[in-house]
Amino acid sequence: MQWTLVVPLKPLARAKSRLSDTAADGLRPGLALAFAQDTVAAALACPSVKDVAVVTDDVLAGRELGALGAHIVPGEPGGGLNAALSHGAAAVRSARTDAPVAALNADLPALRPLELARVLDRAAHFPRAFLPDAAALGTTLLAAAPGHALRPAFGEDSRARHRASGARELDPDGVDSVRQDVDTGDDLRAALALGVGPRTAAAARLLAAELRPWTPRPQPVRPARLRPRTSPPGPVG
Ligand SMILES: Nc1nc2c(ncn2[C@@H]2O[C@H](COP(=O)(O)OP(=O)(O)OP(=O)(O)O)[C@@H](O)[C@H]2O)c(=O)[nH]1
Ligand SMILES: C=C(OP(=O)(O)O)C(=O)O
Repeated sequence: MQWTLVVPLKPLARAKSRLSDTAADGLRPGLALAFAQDTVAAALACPSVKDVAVVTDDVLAGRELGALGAHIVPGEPGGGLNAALSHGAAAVRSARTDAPVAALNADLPALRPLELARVLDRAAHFPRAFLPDAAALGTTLLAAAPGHALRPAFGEDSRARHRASGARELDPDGVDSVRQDVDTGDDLRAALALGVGPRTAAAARLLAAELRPWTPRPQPVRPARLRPRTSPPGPVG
């Protein structure tokens, strides 16, 4: 089965706010865009993916992700992430009613195409299925086979909500790159350890340069002060 992925992306200026202690305001939008670019590029290279629809009203992100080959779905209804995903899935299904659709977060910079294929191929056995994130609290992917509504319930603790909604929890081995979303500095380090795509690697280098602590220039070495010739006499004894 070949899936249409629906990838939600917040306006870059507001994205990844939980990374504010790792990346300054001036660098965070670029980092969020790099995550999305690496996520979308890997998704488009996945043999189980037919196409990718990015739900975003961000003009720069729309241009950059469109250039990679994604379809851009603008005109979010408001109401946050789940409303945006339902809007994207409806746009996909209005063109192809029988499309298998899967929501995929845009913050998976280590995503590997063959690991994504393993998850999607497994999801194809169920009406609805989801993959928990690396922290085992949230969700990185929610899939709905043809004839089934997506019914997204992303957000804090979404793993429990997706499970309660009747979606099948997937647990395939060796799909860390599909589970490693990046919300915090620790997540970013974990993603870098897995190996990120080229745009995130470049953005992380920029971040590292910014974070490098100021080191004083070495001072010229002065000769040790000579003991004064007329040092006071030591104790006589
Ligand atoms: N289109 C759209 N995407 C959203 C919205 N809220 C979150 N997202 C996207 O949903 C995915 C998961 O969201 P989060 O991991 O919370 O990302 P985030 O909102 O940028 O991060 P924080 O600001 O730290 O909460 C990311 O790809 C976000 O860009 C929304 O209101 N609209
Ligand atoms: C939106 C989600 O991601 P995060 O936990 O990264 O906000 C989620 O897990 O449902």
